[in-house]
Amino acid sequence: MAAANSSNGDSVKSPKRPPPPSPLRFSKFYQSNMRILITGGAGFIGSHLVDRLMENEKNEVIVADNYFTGSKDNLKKWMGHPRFELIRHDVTEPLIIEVDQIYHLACPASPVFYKYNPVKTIKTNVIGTLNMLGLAKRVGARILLTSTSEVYGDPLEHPQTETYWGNVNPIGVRSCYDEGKRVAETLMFDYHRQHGIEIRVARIFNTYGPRMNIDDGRVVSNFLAQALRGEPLTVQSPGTQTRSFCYVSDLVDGLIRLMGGSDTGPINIGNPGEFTMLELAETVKELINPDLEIKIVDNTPDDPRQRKPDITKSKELLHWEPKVKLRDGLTLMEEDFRLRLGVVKNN
Ligand SMILES: NC(=O)c1ccc[n+]([C@@H]2O[C@H](COP(=O)([O-])OP(=O)(O)OC[C@H]3O[C@@H](n4cnc5c(N)ncnc54)[C@H](O)[C@@H]3O)[C@@H](O)[C@H]2O)c1
Ligand SMILES: O=C(O)[C@H]1O[C@H](OP(=O)(O)OP(=O)(O)OC[C@H]2O[C@@H](n3ccc(=O)[nH]c3=O)[C@H](O)[C@@H]2O)[C@H](O)[C@@H](O)[C@@H]1O
Repeated sequence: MAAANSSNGDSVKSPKRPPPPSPLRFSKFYQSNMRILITGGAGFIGSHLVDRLMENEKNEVIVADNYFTGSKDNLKKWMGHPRFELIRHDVTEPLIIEVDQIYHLACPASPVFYKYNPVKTIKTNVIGTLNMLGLAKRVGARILLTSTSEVYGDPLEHPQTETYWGNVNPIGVRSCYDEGKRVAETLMFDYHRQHGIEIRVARIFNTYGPRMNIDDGRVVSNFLAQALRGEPLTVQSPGTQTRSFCYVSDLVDGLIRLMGGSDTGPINIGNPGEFTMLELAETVKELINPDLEIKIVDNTPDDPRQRKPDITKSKELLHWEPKVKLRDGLTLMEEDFRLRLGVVKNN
């Protein structure tokens, strides 16, 4: 087999040719140009992705979700639409369906929820990804995995480039998620090399926006809900740990570009603006209520101390970079949280 250069410059064997589409795909009822499966499509990012893909009249969108952290409510505007279908399905079980593209998002993302049943989180990442790759292989579909900046663990390189192999605890309480996603990435590349599957791997950095669960447990939704309820903002110690927050519309744009482009990834998709958790709390206070208290509380084990994406690759290969600044994104999210919490803005 001929040698070729991978995107990070390593020499790898040329992958096999991708499998042809399943003959079942072209039934006599075939209408759309593209039939797209989104696993985890009832969740926060997934439902925004559905909205964007449904804007294209040539797309037919199918969501498969077990509603562990997602909700039908996020998709209510599409219920009954002729180009939309919602299936209650757990990705740890095989799915027989004819599609052209798969956005594989299914996995609890908030640390509170992925630690709730860690064995199930691993099964979702490993067996779920195997099932979706098996489906991609059978029908010749292109598949995109939403991996995470957590594959870099508590990073010793800053900012993180895609060539960094990470610093991950394999036996810690976060491992079900970060090691689970690392195995999911491995499976993606093995199916690509061994079976010629067309893969795309996105490494997403902390994303926020409307429709996050109010009591999701992640920092932006926690601070906003606390601020609107007039409660103290719980900064986990020491508060100097950093994150880089990407608004959900920017993220979705990046995912669609990655799926449509020719690079397999892995590719970082995130906003390089970096903030400490204390700075984030101060920003939320300033925007919503300057009288709020900030309370330092205990942290959880293995919390990464710093995180910031190097997005050189997504700029060059996807011509993508985030547009929404943190303050603007927080204001958009505040509107959604006010509506859902029933808290009116006093001017
Ligand atoms: N939001 C972020 O900051 C972020 C960052 C990095 C990676 N990601 C990844 O993006 C994806 C979506 O994240 P999100 O923030 O929208 O989270 P979310 O929890 O809102 O959405 C996850 C969805 O997957 C569904 N799900 C979970 N387990 C399932 C299973 N076994 N079978 C079928 N459906 C299942 C949930 O019900 C939910 O609808 C996840 O894969 C996550 O790891 C998110
Ligand atoms: O973007 C990523 O790659 C990953 O980031 C997040 O994991 P994490 O960064 O730990 O997200 P949060 O739970 O929002 O925590 C961010 C920081 O805020 C702090 N925090 C959290 C909650 C809170 O109330 N207060 C607080 O200070 C945490 O200690 C942590 O340092 C997501 O939850 C994962 O799904 C995702 O894969």
